[in-house]
Amino acid sequence: MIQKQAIRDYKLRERRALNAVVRNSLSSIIAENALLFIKNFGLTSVAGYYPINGEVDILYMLKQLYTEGYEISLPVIDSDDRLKFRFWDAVNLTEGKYGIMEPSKNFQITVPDIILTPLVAFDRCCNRIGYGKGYYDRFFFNSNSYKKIGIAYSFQEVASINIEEYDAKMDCIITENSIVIR
Ligand SMILES: Nc1nc2c(c(=O)[nH]1)N(C=O)[C@@H](CNc1ccc(C(=O)N[C@@H](CCC(=O)O)C(=O)O)cc1)CN2
Ligand SMILES: Nc1ncnc2c1ncn2[C@@H]1O[C@H](COP(=O)(O)OP(=O)(O)OP(=O)(O)O)[C@@H](O)[C@H]1O
Repeated sequence: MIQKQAIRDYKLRERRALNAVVRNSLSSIIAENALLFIKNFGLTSVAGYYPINGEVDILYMLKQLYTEGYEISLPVIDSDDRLKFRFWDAVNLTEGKYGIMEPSKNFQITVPDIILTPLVAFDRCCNRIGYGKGYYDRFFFNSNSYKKIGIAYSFQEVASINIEEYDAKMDCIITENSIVIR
């Protein structure tokens, strides 16, 4: 547990240090890799996330998928303090918990086919560390009916993560120079 928190602290600091130019250029490569991968699945309902704290910026790609007819959704923290996904029209957003932008309550809750999952650190076995509040882990624990795709910069990789019973493995992790498949 201590080790997990140490990795989280270190990797958050590393990501925060990323300058905007590098972040944008890495993000566009990662998003391009993700786009090709998503199109291969033949699934049409894709959950993304609204990037915070230097996370890989996938917003442009989500908007592109939307114009191509994909159903897009974004995470929301509902009044029960649980992670859910709401449809997004690729334009309108309102501020939610932690100050993160999310679709308003006018948009329906959905269960996506593909969940593009932000992460703080990952390993080659497709284990993931997030912010440590357990939102994604609790969501994934309830169902396994979707593809879980981790989205990360390659510098977020660590040698190995000590997993706990609740930790969900990603089906694959996409970075700017690799696609790690479980
Ligand atoms: N873009 C994005 N949206 C998301 C998540 C995510 O990981 N990324 N979430 C996944 O769970 C949920 C929000 N969860 C969060 C959990 C903790 C913190 C948090 O503790 N933030 C610290 C700052 C972290 C840092 O030091 O960089 C803070 O507010 O002090 C933020 C969001 C839903 N939406
Ligand atoms: N299915 C679950 N049911 C109840 N509690 C859970 C579940 N999954 C995770 N938790 C709790 O959430 C907390 C955070 O979990 P963990 O450290 O694995 O987060 P994480 O790997 O950083 O991922 P996340 O992005 O989901 O926060 C832990 O206290 C854990 O016990």
